[in-house]
Amino acid sequence: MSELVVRDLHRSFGGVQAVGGVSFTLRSGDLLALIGPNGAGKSTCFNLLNGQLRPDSGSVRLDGTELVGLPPRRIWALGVGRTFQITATFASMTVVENVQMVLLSRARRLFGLWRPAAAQFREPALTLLGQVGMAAQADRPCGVLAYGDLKRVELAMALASEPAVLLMDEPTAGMAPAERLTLMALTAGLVRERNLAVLFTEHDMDVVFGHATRVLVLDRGRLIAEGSPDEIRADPRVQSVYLGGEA
Ligand SMILES: Nc1ncnc2c1ncn2[C@@H]1O[C@H](COP(=O)(O)OP(=O)(O)OP(=O)(O)O)[C@@H](O)[C@H]1O
Repeated sequence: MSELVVRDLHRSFGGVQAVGGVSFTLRSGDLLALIGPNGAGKSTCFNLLNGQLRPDSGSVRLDGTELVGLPPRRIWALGVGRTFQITATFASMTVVENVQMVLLSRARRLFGLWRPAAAQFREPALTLLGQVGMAAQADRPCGVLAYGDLKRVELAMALASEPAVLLMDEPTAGMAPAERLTLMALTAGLVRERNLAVLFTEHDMDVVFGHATRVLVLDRGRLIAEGSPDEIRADPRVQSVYLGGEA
């Protein structure tokens, strides 16, 4: 059981307060959506959580360990994984090799191993690819894959580092609607099976309301609502923000 406790995060850029006092808790088993209009501060929040940006003030604790001030690699090593909006695979390497690289990197971190990558961790990499429905394409180069399949590979790569907490920045961006729901159904299954804690940003409300266990709504750097998908759908403040009225 893991817990990421975020308290009173602030971050400004010049005169713009991108994140102004954000607090929430993410626990194992949560599939928590962070939504909000363009410019609300979602990406900034993610960058504050994984160490790419440092907050002006506030705290992020993973099971009691303060993450603020640690470099991204250390935060990753402590169990906070991340997928990005842009795909981050090596195009000339095969699907399975991309996953093997992450497994190898994790083993080096844990055991100081350093041996040629080719033969290492093929079986566990194939197991992970099976979990995301990509085992049949394991030996194809990533560069020839369809976009939706690349996103699945990235999910397998994120899982390979055995995160306690996974941050997914617009996991379904650029996908067809049916593919989006499939990827999120897959993610929801992984949350249950692995007791993962997932925080994701998403613009597609069908994906959010169909799969999130809870929803956070950000507007101009502040959380204006938190609740179940049904509560959020019925919340007049949220409707107002999305309809462009005064919050
Ligand atoms: N590096 C930066 N320098 C200056 N301003 C920034 C920077 N990053 C973000 N901002 C500003 O902070 C605010 C929040 O931006 P952010 O990208 O976090 O929003 P977002 O909710 O992720 O938006 P989108 O849905 O469009 O991706 C915006 O006003 C943005 O212009």
